[in-house]
Amino acid sequence: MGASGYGGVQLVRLLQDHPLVEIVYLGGESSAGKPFCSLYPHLGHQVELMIEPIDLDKIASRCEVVFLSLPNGLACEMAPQLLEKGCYVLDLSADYRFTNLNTYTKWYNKERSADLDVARTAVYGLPELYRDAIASARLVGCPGCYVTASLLALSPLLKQGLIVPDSAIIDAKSGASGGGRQAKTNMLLAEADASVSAYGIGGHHRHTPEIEQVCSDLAGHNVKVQFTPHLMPMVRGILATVYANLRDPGLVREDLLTIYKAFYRNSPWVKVLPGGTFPQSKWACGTNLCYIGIEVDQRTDRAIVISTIDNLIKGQAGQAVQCLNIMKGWSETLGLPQLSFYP
Ligand SMILES: NC(=O)C1=CN([C@@H]2O[C@H](COP(=O)(O)OP(=O)(O)OC[C@H]3O[C@@H](n4cnc5c(N)ncnc54)[C@H](OP(=O)(O)O)[C@@H]3O)[C@@H](O)[C@H]2O)C=CC1
Ligand SMILES: CC(=O)N[C@@H](CCC(=O)OP(=O)(O)O)C(=O)O
Repeated sequence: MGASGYGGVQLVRLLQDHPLVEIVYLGGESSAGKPFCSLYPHLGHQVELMIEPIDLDKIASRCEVVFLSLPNGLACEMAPQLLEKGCYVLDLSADYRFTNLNTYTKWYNKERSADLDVARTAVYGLPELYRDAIASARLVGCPGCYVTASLLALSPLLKQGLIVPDSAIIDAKSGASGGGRQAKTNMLLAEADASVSAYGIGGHHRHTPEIEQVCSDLAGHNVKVQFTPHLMPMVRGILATVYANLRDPGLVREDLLTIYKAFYRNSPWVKVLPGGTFPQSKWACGTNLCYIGIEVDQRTDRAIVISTIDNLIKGQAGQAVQCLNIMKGWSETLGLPQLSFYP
């Protein structure tokens, strides 16, 4: 659902290539009634479906698995019925990412009383951290681009208790497709080209509480982070630079490399780079990969971890397909791209 959007079309592209998936329903609102290929003509030779209005009975009668790639606040109106009718649901919005729904209500300005029991069954769809729970889930709330890049960079440090609590600073940059396909003034070429701008500064971006929720879970106590997103003059990609004060000033880069490699040894989509190598955002573009580069500044006793993903793949559609693979007991890499489309 949401096939016309940037996340939706990326899902269509991935699922069309997935050897064990058949797409049988594309849902939308303003695009309903149009052939999918009238919106994306270059995919017309592959996808002949029409976009249909979202009719939950029809969807459940045709689909075993439903991907909801819709604006925040819609999945919570649809998921309970879809689950009741026997579907598996993967949600790409924020509706099923929060363990405390008061936090969701505060940041997303939507009351949640009708689906509390359903929300309690939702699993956080970041496979590198919650793989076992995803394997037995029927409802998965997949984290988005900034949060995925930030958490994959920070998790090993937090899980091992290596950093001073609350010292983490996340400086993250995104391509404009992160803002979706709807027209927005700040995304106009004339506004965004040749310019970099920060926003949501001072803990005012809605991803701050989501990052803190997972960091707190990993650390076993409440964690606060400083997160500042930036809009970059590029279409795809996220690059997050994370700084955190090390508890043990004796730790060096090689120690952290060993720790990160061990932490991600069973995670085929995370590539920890050799010492002295740091990722560029275009390396991950077109792939489901997260590249991580690590440094320790021994003058300041800070760890500096740089992660990059494609916001529309590992940060959106690819994450959901990776979760689907785990839910179905398939290989985690099935149907997902590994090679960047850049040289
Ligand atoms: N873009 C990104 O990089 C990322 C996005 N996300 C999340 O994924 C979700 C989708 O994002 P994105 O694809 O960028 O958004 P877009 O704005 O590009 O697409 C939104 C989609 O939702 C559909 N839609 C809007 N309102 C309704 C409605 N009332 N009923 C049914 N369908 C509706 C639209 O359909 P139509 O055109 O037919 O009206 C469109 O297909 C969001 O929750 C977003 O936060 C998560 C991670 C990264
Ligand atoms: C560049 C840009 O505007 N990015 C979006 C991130 C969208 C996204 O990733 O949303 P979720 O992870 O919450 O689904 C933003 O900052 O709001």
